[in-house]
Amino acid sequence: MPSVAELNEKERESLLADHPDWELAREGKAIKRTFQFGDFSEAWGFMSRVALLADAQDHHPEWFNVYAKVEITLTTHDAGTSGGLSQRDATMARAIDGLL
Ligand SMILES: C[C@H](O)[C@H](O)[C@H]1CNC2=NC(N)=NC(=O)C2=N1
Repeated sequence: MPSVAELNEKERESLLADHPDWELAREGKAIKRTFQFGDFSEAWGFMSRVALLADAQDHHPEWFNVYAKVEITLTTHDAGTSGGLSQRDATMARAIDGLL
């Protein structure tokens, strides 16, 4: 049984409206954003700050980094039947956007 509620259609739309740089991924079960920095040091600094947020919120990103580019995917393992979008992803996206 999923222990975290998935966002409904209205909540999903409001998440995307509030965070226009994020897009739905995995057939609506995740959100994704690409960040482009000036160099690797800036990208890694950002990732370090995200890592601290993630541990504080106990909600961890899936991410991919090449040099100055960072791609972050947020999903909730405990939502839906095999993961889904929840309020925890919305909260994390807001916190990540707040770092920029
Ligand atoms: C036991 C622990 O609280 C859970 O496994 C947390 C940890 N980090 C997590 N991160 C993400 N992205 N989704 C989760 O459902 C999740 N669950």
